[in-house]
Amino acid sequence: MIEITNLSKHYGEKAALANVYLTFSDNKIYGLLGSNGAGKTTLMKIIANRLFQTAGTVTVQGQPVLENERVQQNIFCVTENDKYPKDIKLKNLLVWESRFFPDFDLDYAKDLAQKFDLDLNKKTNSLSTGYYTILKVVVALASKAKIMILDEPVLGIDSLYRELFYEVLLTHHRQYQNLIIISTHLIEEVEPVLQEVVIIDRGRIIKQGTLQEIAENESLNQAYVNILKGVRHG
Ligand SMILES: Nc1ncnc2c1ncn2[C@@H]1O[C@H](COP(=O)(O)OP(=O)(O)OP(=O)(O)O)[C@@H](O)[C@H]1O
Repeated sequence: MIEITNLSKHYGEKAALANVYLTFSDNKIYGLLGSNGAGKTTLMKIIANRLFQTAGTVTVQGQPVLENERVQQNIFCVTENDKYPKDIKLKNLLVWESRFFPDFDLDYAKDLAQKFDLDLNKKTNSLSTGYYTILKVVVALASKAKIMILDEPVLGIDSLYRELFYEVLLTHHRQYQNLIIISTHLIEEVEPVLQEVVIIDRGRIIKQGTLQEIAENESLNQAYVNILKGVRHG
């Protein structure tokens, strides 16, 4: 379980997150939704200890995340800006990554790569944008981290592989029962895999609940738009 208490993050004068209280339960798939600049990446990076808060705490199973290597080994965070070394063969990259995560499963990574037609003899700098994202997803899944944080995980991936991604993600979750947090603007696409939803707007949590609670009589996308309109226009 991730517990976030009174979390704030300021970039100079700008408050990217303000007094956030949130709980993410184990074994669930969360959608973290919010418009551009809402604070999603900032929140995800702080949970993964890739960015430091101005105030507040984040704990995993009661243990603070901050400067806690044991806790961090259980968290895998993929963001848009993550870059691998430029001139490394993918098969060697997988071996390199496996050193950082105790449960990293090399055979599973190879199996996933095959599913996505990702050629492991290629080098990182020869990958297209979509395949670069697929590589990150493969590494994230193969880490078998208890907590998987995916910021825009389908960026640049075509619709065929996006469908495969959602399928693989659900199979993975059923098998390993991990906690997954996904942030994406493709709400219609992600809706079928979500169990819980958190909506953030201008650094504040404005709604959270199960998918059924939030999108009771309409699609999640429609519910999301209505909630945002309600907050912004009263
Ligand atoms: N390094 C930084 N320096 C200054 N301001 C920043 C920095 N990173 C983010 N911000 C600001 O903090 C706010 C939250 O940004 P964040 O990237 O967390 O939003 P987001 O919800 O992930 O947005 P998007 O959906 O557009 O990726 C924005 O106003 C952004 O401009």
